[in-house]
Amino acid sequence: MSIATHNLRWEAGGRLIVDGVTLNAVPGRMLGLVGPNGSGKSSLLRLIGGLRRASAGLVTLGDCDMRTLPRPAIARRIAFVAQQAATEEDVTVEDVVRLGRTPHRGPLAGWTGRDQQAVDQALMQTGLAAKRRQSWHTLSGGEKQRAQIARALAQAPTELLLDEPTNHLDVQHQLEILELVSHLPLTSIVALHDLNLAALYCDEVVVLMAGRVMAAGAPLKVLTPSLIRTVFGVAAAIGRSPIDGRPHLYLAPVAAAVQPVSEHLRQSA
Ligand SMILES: Nc1ncnc2c1ncn2[C@@H]1O[C@H](COP(=O)(O)OP(=O)(O)OP(=O)(O)O)[C@@H](O)[C@H]1O
Repeated sequence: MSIATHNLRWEAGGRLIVDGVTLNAVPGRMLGLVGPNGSGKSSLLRLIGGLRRASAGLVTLGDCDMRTLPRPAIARRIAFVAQQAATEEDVTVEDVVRLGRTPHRGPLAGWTGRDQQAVDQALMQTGLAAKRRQSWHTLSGGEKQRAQIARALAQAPTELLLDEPTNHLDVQHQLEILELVSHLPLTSIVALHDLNLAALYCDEVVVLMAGRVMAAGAPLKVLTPSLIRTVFGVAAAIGRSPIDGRPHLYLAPVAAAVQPVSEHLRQSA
């Protein structure tokens, strides 16, 4: 077992935001968290990453209750990429990525060849090697996102938590980043809005609604038209991609789904 939650609860503002979540991220695999806005994906990721203290329940890392682990030990294992990262400092892309090495270095330790190698590799994996000297403040939203992912990769974690890693990325980089993460030899938990990306790259998905787990399992077993309609309030159908034959989710407003195709054609004629 890698990282797991056990009946995890978190209250804020007098409301139960995470409501009894039990999940188990299988070592070496990618677990997707999907759910509507406000369903608790970011809150859950923060609890798992130890950035928030649960009101009740447990997060375990291997066999250990995470509360018993020293902060540096957690930082050496778990990397977290938030939705947005900001800094006032005038730093370069490489400076940001170098931060990923902090948990591995003692207070007086110098910068080693191994540290540099991890940074170089992370910059290359995220397509940012040519921008390493560029100021963080001049990067586009997608480049900032990739720099944060590079920082997390330089950390060489065994568990990687990503909160909507594709939200600023163009389609090519969305596919590239998820392709990369899904092939890394680590356990990842990734909050995603795009159900097709979740179906394509995640080994397992957990569907959240109002802080509760509605379903969990292999993406195509879980993301059924009926569940999608219940949780997201949209109509869904599963077809095959004409490009590679893989299953593809087609989504539409519920109102569109009750109109027969012939009616759509008549109206658009
Ligand atoms: N510190 C807080 N105090 C009060 N309410 C909070 C706090 N943090 C989050 N919430 C509320 O908890 C709910 C879940 O928020 P969260 O950001 O976890 O959802 P999400 O599924 O990640 O949403 P999105 O898809 O929009 O990013 C929201 O209704 C949010 O307003």
